[in-house]
Amino acid sequence: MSSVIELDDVWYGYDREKPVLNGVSLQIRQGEFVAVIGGNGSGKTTLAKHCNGLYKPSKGSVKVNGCDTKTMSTAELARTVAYCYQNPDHQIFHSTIAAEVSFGPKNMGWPAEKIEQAVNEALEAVGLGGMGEAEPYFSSKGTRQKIAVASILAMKPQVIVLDEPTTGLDYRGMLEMMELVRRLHAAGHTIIVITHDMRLVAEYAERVLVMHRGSLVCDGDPQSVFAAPDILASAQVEAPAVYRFGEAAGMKGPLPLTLQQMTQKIAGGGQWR
Ligand SMILES: Nc1ncnc2c1ncn2[C@@H]1O[C@H](COP(=O)(O)OP(=O)(O)OP(=O)(O)O)[C@@H](O)[C@H]1O
Repeated sequence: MSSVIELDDVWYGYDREKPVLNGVSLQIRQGEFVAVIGGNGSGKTTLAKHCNGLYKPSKGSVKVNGCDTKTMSTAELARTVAYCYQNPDHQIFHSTIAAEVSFGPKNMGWPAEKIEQAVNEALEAVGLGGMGEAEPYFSSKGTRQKIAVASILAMKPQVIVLDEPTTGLDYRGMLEMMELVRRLHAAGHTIIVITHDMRLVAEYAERVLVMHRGSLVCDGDPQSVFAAPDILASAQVEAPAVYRFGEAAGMKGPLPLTLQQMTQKIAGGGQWR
């Protein structure tokens, strides 16, 4: 797999005296589903905003498809890496859903027909087909979150960064949002999700990046990351309850990450110590 985003020794600070990113290096490959986890203030959002050039490193470099973000325009970067804000209301400012979703494509100077098609496709993809004339502000949080995703999707980005996409959603809203993200991934988008929800990490992510005090302290698949209790503890995150239960129950072999895996393991008998 080729690398879409490449960070090389990235340093960044809002205040010169206090770096928030301390020499982060990593590569995100085309088609990956990556979760970024870590305690509050560990630098997850700051790291993610470097991936689409909203922030440029004070030292080091960020490359998107091999081009340094310092040499790319915002429009060029938005076409490749889209960033979906944690609070959809920070992103939504039009009076109809269609106007909202067409904002990005219009800014790109696309012809009207192409914009209409992109808006319709994006609304269909998030399950809001035919809702273009509805008003975003009177919609539920889950729907506003979907509108925010549709707005970036309409620009057909290669990479989608979602900053805590399930925060504030009820269980059904969370499932709908994550199934939507899973479909986007299956459709070929590279996905980067910032989250505090370890169940989400366990169920959906293929790779996990753990941030602690501005440094990348662990990078691996969910199974290997959750098997590193010291790193998790220092980064103020905890493995999902199912995993911890399997550990406490003395299960053998790879511990289950999801309820489904736990059920299979129990049904498999002889897997207990
Ligand atoms: N615009 C800003 N100006 C000044 N400091 C900021 C700004 N944004 C973030 N910070 C600080 O940078 C550090 C990292 O913040 P960041 O939002 O990247 O962390 P995070 O891991 O995403 O946190 P959370 O999980 O709470 O969203 C924190 O100490 C935060 O207070």
